[in-house]
Amino acid sequence: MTDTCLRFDDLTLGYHGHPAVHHLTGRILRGTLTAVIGANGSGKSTLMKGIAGILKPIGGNCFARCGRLAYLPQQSEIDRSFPARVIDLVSLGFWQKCGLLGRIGREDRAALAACLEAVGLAGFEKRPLDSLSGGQMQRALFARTMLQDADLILLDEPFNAIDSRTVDDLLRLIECWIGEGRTVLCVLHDHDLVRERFPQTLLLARELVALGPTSEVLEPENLLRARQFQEAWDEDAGWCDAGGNFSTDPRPADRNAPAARSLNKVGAHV
Ligand SMILES: Nc1ncnc2c1ncn2[C@@H]1O[C@H](COP(=O)(O)OP(=O)(O)OP(=O)(O)O)[C@@H](O)[C@H]1O
Repeated sequence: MTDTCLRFDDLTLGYHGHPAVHHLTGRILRGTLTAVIGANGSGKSTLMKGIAGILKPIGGNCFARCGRLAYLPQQSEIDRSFPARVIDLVSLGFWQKCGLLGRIGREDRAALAACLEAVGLAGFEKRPLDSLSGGQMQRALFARTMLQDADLILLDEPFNAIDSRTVDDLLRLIECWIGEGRTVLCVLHDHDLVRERFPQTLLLARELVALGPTSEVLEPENLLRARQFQEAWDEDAGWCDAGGNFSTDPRPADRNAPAARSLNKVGAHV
C-alpha cells in the first residue's frame, strides 16, 4: 500500500489568527502508523483537529484521501460525568453508519460485542462511565473507534496515565488496524515507545522538524532542532493574514539560519 492518504500543503493552523502550526508540507501514506511527537504546545493536538476538520486552515490545505475518519481526542476533553453506560458510549461508533437515531440491528449488536471483547471489556456493557478506571475508559473509547470502521484514525495521547499492559493491548489493536490497511496517526510523548512500535514519526515544533522513518526522525540533531525551535517561539508570536503570510512579530531566532534551512532533512514525506 503506497498511495497517499493525507497530504499537507503549506498548512497553517491556529486560533483567532494566531498560528499554532506553521507551513506544514508533507504526506502520510495509506496503511502506515505514524507517531506525532513534540514538546507541550508544539501543535500536535492542533494538527489532529486540523486533519479532523474541526479547525479550518488559516493558510494552505490538508487533503485527506480516505473514506471514514475517526478522531479520539485527549481524555481531558471527554466529560466522564455524563450519565451514560459503556454500551451507550461505544454505540456512538455507529453514528456515521446509522445516524444519531438509527436502529441498531442484530449484526450491529454482535459487532459491538466483538469490539468490547477485543478491548477486554466483555461484560462491561451496563457499567456507568464514571465507574470505569482510566484504562477501562480508554479501552471503551478504542471499542467505539473500532466500530467506526474508519480508514483514517487519529488518536490524541491515547496512552496518557495508562498502565503498560493496557498500552500493549491497545497497541496490538492499532497494529491490527494497520494490518487491515487503515492509516493511524497517534500523538504521544514516550520516545522509547515510539522507537519500539512506531515505524514513522512526525516531529513538530510549531513547524515541521522532520517526517519519515522513526530511526531517522529521532536522530539527536532533529530533537535538538525541535527544542531550539520550540524555545524560540513565544506565545504572542506571529499573526497570519488570510494568505498565510506572517507579520514581523517575534519569530524563531533566525529562520534563515542553516539549522532552519535544513528542515525536513529526513524528507517531508513517508
Ligand atoms: N482553543 C485554543 N485557543 C487558543 N489557543 C489555543 C487553543 N488550543 C491550543 N491553543 C494554543 O496552540 C498552541 C498549540 O497547542 P496544542 O494543544 O496543539 O499543543 P500540543 O502539542 O498538543 O501540546 P500538549 O503536548 O501540551 O498537549 C499552544 O500555544 C496553545 O496554547
